[in-house]
Amino acid sequence: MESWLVVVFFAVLTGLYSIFYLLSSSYKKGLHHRLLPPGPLGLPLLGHLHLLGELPHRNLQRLAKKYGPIMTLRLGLIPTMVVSSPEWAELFLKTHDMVFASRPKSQAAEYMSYGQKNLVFSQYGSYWRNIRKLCTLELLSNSKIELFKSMRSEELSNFIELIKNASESRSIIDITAKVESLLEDMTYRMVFGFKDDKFNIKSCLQEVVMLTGTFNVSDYIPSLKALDLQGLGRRMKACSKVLDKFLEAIIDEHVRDAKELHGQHRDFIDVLLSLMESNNTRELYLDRDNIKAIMIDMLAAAMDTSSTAIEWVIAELLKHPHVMKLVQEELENIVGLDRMVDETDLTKLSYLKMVIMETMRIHPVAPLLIPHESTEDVTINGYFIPKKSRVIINAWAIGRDPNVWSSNAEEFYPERFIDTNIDVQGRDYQFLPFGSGRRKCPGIQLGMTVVQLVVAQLLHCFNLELPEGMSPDDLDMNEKFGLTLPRSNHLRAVPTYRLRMNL
Ligand code: HEM
Repeated sequence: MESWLVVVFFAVLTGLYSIFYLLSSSYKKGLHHRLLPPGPLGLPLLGHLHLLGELPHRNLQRLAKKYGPIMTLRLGLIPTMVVSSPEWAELFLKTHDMVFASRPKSQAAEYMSYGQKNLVFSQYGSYWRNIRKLCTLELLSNSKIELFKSMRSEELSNFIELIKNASESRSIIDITAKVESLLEDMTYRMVFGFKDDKFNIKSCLQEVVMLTGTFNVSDYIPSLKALDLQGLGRRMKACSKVLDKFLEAIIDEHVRDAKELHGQHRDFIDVLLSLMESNNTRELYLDRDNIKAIMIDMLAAAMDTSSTAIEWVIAELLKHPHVMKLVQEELENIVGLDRMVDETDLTKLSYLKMVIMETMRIHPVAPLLIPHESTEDVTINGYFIPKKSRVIINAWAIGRDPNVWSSNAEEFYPERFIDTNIDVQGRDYQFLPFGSGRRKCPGIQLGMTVVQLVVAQLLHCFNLELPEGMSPDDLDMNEKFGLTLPRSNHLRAVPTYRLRMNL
């Protein structure tokens, strides 16, 4: 058990046990005649919080092996359902999708989304529906993605040139840092029109993703919020202050420019601002806080997810050089060595797509999706799921289930997707890299385009090898848990340029 948990446990147990007892007995009184899904015995007060550990997706998988694919935990005072099979995922995300389409309140959403005014954490209802429609139409639709194609191509060329220069001296490249910075530049240009050279908020956005994914005791035992035992509240406040300053400056700049643009929209922020000023359609009310919350969503969602996915793909390819070779052969056949990859090539790169899907199967970017919350009592297959239960879909465990993926489920084997219709759209409940149902990711098209494009260009332009003396078995594949699951250490490799054309 982690040391802070021991401190929490003993410090508050005596004082709060009586309160807990009253709460838990009234909770049980309401539920005793109804059958909750099975689960382990919990501790007073903490419930099962102590079982989550540093890598909750792995610990929840272990528990599901014992208690089954639908399991009840009590995290502090919150009833929590953990789903770990495709069948149960379908029941929650399709059959009863509407009941589970909300998000729980959390300290992170409070501090970093201006009180759930964003899309990712907003509760199910008309505000969520309207901003989801707005973001899809104005930023994530096919036509908007197409609009930014030349920007992506320009940024990618700069990225390739940087790596080519380094490759001339056979230097080791920090792939993680390079990919993150590429994604950062692409995202800023897409969301607010230019790159951020002044504020350097990348680490802050990464902190947002990490903090929002951490199981925060304050969310589960609200009486402990003031103690901020994990120090998360303090970190959230500091982070939100930095982001707020940055976002205010961006909005001010757009407001100043708007006077000269006479209603013309250059980017997403212009659209949001004109909606705010026309204040506001009856359907959707936006003020500065709403705009800032939505901006944080789009920046964090676009940067962190895609770079995490790209790094895992490259890591798996470094671990499996024969697969890297097959990807490069496909690129050679489709693109040839006399030009760079163009986005229009992507639909023809079917092996590459399988490699990316296979990576997302064993390293889903969001291992537990984003927590859902039920909005009413519901009984499913005889199990009672109380209103306001937190729902965790363990996409990581589902992607590694040998009952679904056969005994080689833990192996990296892209060929398993040959002759299957499985794709990333959320219709196949054994494979949920972008979730499914009402809350599924609205950025699938953009995310997949960027991941495929960056991986294709990188492997087309360069042979990548591990630093001298390191064998594929030495490459560490450790994870760092947050809302996303990035590698815990930066990925490094030695590139050699392989095209016949000069850049
Ligand atoms: C490889 C890239 C990406 C992956 C793997 C990914 C994955 C996911 C997952 C698993 C969810 C949660 C679904 C659920 O809770 O059931 C999600 C939600 C979301 N994603 Fe993505 N995503 C990616 C890229 C993007 C991009 C590029 C954007 C937009 C710029 C985006 C915006 C969002 C938003 C706004 C939500 C919340 C939707 C809602 O609550 O209604 N994502 N994503």
